[in-house]
Amino acid sequence: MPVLSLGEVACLATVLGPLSHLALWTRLDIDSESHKLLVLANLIVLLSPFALYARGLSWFEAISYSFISQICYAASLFASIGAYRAFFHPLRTYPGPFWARVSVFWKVKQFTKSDFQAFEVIDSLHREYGSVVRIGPRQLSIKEPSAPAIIYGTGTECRRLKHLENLRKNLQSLSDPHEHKARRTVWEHGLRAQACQSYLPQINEITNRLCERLASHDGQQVFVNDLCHWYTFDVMGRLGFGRSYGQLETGKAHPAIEKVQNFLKAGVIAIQFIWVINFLHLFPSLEDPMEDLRLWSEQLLEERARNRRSQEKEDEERDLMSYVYQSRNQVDSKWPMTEKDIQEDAVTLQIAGSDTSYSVLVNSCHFLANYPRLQTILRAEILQTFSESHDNGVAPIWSKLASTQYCPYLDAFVNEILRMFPPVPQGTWRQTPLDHPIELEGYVIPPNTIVSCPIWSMHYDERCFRQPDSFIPERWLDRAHPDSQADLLVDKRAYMPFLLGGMNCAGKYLAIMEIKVCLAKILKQFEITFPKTQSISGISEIQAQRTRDENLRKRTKDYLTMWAGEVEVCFRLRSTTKS
Ligand code: HEM
Repeated sequence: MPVLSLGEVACLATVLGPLSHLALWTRLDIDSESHKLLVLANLIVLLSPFALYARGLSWFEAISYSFISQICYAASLFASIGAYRAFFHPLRTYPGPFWARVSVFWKVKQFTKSDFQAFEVIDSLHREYGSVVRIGPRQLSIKEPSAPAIIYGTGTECRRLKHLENLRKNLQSLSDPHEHKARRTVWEHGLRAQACQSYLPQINEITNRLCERLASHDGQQVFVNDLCHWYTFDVMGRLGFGRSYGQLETGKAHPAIEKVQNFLKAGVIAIQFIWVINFLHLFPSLEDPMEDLRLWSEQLLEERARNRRSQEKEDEERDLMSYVYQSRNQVDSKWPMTEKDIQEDAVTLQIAGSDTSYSVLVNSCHFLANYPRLQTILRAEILQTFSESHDNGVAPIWSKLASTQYCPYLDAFVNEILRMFPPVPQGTWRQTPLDHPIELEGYVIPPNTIVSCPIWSMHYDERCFRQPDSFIPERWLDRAHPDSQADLLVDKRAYMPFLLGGMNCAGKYLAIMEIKVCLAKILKQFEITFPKTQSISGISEIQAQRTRDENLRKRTKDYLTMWAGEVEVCFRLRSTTKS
């Protein structure tokens, strides 16, 4: 005979819910610990009927007591957590949608409802609630020009969250600033300007392959997205492993890359549930979607090592890995860089370096086709550069393409693309210190808060960029330039496509170089137009341009990195190129 009735057990469990929440859950770092609590809770659920049966209850009684008590406990625990987050949490004074305070499910629902236009969701929240919005139970989105320096800048007190590092340890996930710095220093040897310039012949070779493919479709409608994706991955493969993925030759996506892409699409949802990621970490035997790419890179790195036994060979054609292997031993001995670390990072770099630059190229093709006047100006600038570089080597040409003195429009064009379509639209998360708050523009941000600056919204902030919805590269031209519209650029602090500080984009120089070289070669050889089927009639050309830009924005998706909207244009070989 049970000591307590079923009703009494239900009441007791209901009281225990909020009590354990206050005693335990509010004190723990719930994101890091909840997976352990989840395992414990499951064990209790499984074992409690047996325990009760052993105490003399019948099976029926044991199961009903266990079931009722667990339901009551879980319901009151979740109610307590919800009430705490909504009304008593240190972030309670920050504005934001009610349900966003209670659970991350709200954000996930909005992201999926918007068809993965997370940047639009966040942007509309800022328009409704102001520059600091609570977008999750312990997360603030901050759209203030001074915020990036405080959150991401050099010497910041904010840190990366640890959960991604628990899943995979690589340059992009390391949370300890010292360990990160040690690892990053190694990669920086191969990513600084001087090193990147030594890769110009390889980039040039892959760009020529892209142009050959475009020439083979002379004047026909081309779906640009796949081509640009293949191009950027082929470049990264060539620089990272000494061998391109060969996608531009075969006209097909590499299977390992395709698999990773599908996985990354789910990333924007998965990353919201920090505790799920921690939970997955407990099951190392789960299939790893990155495994194929990792194995492939392992094989290529071995092949590369075989081909480059001698130092002369290493010096003959420098690639990213040659710098890494050369400098890995200089890393602080506290954090030695193993072969496996190099492989992990190499894979990360492949993705970080391709999934970002590709969207810039796709969007560039759209804007070049949409603004023929700009195309003409850019082409003139580039042809002048090529004609002045009598020595036909790529390095002298690049030094001019990179210079705002020689190619101010190219620079302004790329800046404006990166402003309007930043490849990492939501920015990345950081966490405020665990033991004290930080202050930002008069806001006191409590300890252990997840903070982020939404790059997309910052780039459309009217306080910083006048006419933010219009594509106006001239805003980036120096005031001395006759076409300058520098007044449209009010506060440059809000411009941060690569973020800033010690954990910002490590491949910034390489990215800009690859994009400019590629655009210059395309513009030199081709006229870019929209196919006739895409013409919009009945409105002025200016309105049609706006409509096309707006439609591109509607087609753009945000899977942590930007997935460019589909762009189809015609590349017609210029008559001088043909002859
Ligand atoms: C236009 C192109 C690109 C953009 C807009 C871009 C942007 C970004 C952003 C916003 C981050 C996150 C920084 C943070 O968490 O604070 C990042 C990280 C990173 N990017 Fe890029 N990226 C681009 C191209 C590249 C390329 C070509 C590479 C090639 C090597 C690269 C390598 C990396 C790496 C290694 C990281 C992690 C850095 C670290 O944790 O230290 N990126 N990038």
